[in-house]
Amino acid sequence: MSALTRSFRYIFVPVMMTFICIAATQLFAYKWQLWLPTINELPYYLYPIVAVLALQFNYARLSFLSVLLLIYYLYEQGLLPELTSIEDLRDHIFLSGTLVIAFFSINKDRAILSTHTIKTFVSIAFCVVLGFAWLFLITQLSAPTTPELPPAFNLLAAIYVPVGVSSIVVCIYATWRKTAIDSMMVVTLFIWLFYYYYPSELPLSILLCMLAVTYLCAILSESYHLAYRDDLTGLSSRRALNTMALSLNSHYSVAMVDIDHFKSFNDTYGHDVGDQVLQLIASKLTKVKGSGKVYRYGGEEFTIVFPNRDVEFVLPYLNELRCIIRDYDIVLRNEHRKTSNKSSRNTQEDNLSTTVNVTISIGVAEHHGQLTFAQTLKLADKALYIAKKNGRNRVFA
Ligand SMILES: Nc1nc2c(ncn2[C@@H]2O[C@H](COP(=O)(O)OP(=O)(O)OP(=O)(O)O)[C@@H](O)[C@H]2O)c(=O)[nH]1
Repeated sequence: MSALTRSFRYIFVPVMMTFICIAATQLFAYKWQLWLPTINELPYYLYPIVAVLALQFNYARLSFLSVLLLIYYLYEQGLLPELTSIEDLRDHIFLSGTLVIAFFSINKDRAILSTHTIKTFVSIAFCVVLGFAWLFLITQLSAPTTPELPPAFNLLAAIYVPVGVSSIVVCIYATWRKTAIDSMMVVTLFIWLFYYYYPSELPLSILLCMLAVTYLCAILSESYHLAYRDDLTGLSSRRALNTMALSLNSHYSVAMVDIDHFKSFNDTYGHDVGDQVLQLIASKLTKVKGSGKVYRYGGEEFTIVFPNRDVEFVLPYLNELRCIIRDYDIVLRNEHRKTSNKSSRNTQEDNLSTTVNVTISIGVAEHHGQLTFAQTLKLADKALYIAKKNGRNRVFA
């Protein structure tokens, strides 16, 4: 996935959807105005739920953010002791909050009961102090008695520069990490900015409810991926295969794919290289034609399901796939090269890279009669066994 596609998917789409939700909420204000007293209560219930759920699924960052947003909401509602008027601290809280969101976008989700939690608390405190110190410094520099900075520069330096830098950091990390949780950092920042710049457009409670629901959706979508996606290859998992099997009609073909001599490949080049080859084979398999959907069955075995296709139809596509993988030269870089320093890299030995090829065997079967999906899969597995027995690197139906 290119950086452009990633930024579209993990930044542009979530921000646009949030924007549309905000616009729709404004448009239908007459519908929720009556419910506002109830809506004002909702963040008190939603955020503890999100915090606990996020913790349960090991998304500590969402948990922390939920607690911080709840504290801010309590403060804004006057339910916490007010040291200074919230209006006087508006800029300070906004800037500190922006820095905290940027910090969470860089940070990783860690176990809550670990030393990282202490580091997280220290970092949050540091962001708050930094926000306050930054504004204090700029205010001092532009004070009427010492007008060292022009007013326009003052505003730019006080708010726009740190907020701009934080936004860039949040977007870079969301594009790089490609998870729904990191997209949530972008959405949080967007809503935070919206509330600061347009405080009277929508009540804070509505914005916070919107954000809490988005957090819940992100937790659900990430958990769905954990359950139905294979971590290493990114393919749908065996659980997804079994779920999909329930929706198949009586006309389909199934192929079982197995990498040949993968054990000796692992033994020769190491498990890490083996993992990379599995990822590569998986990406090649996804290019199968004939409407085949690829699943990682387990280990070095994959399953391809062709709904509404018979064996004669899929055989040429499977053969094509086998040939593509057989002919693909996998370049293994010299491991020594990574650790050697620049000056010693130009020796001939260091520049050598090994090229290896792997082959796959495929067994394919077609559903017929009263066979269940598991039985059809077993037939494909038997065909795979025969393909292996007959010398591997072949397709057997
Ligand atoms: N690197 C890596 N290896 C894996 C993974 N899952 C399974 N394997 C390895 O795949 C190998 C499978 O070996 P076997 O079942 O003996 O089959 P094979 O060596 O491919 O031989 P044939 O199937 O008969 O051609 C084992 O060595 C497993 O450790 C994985 O996720 N990563």
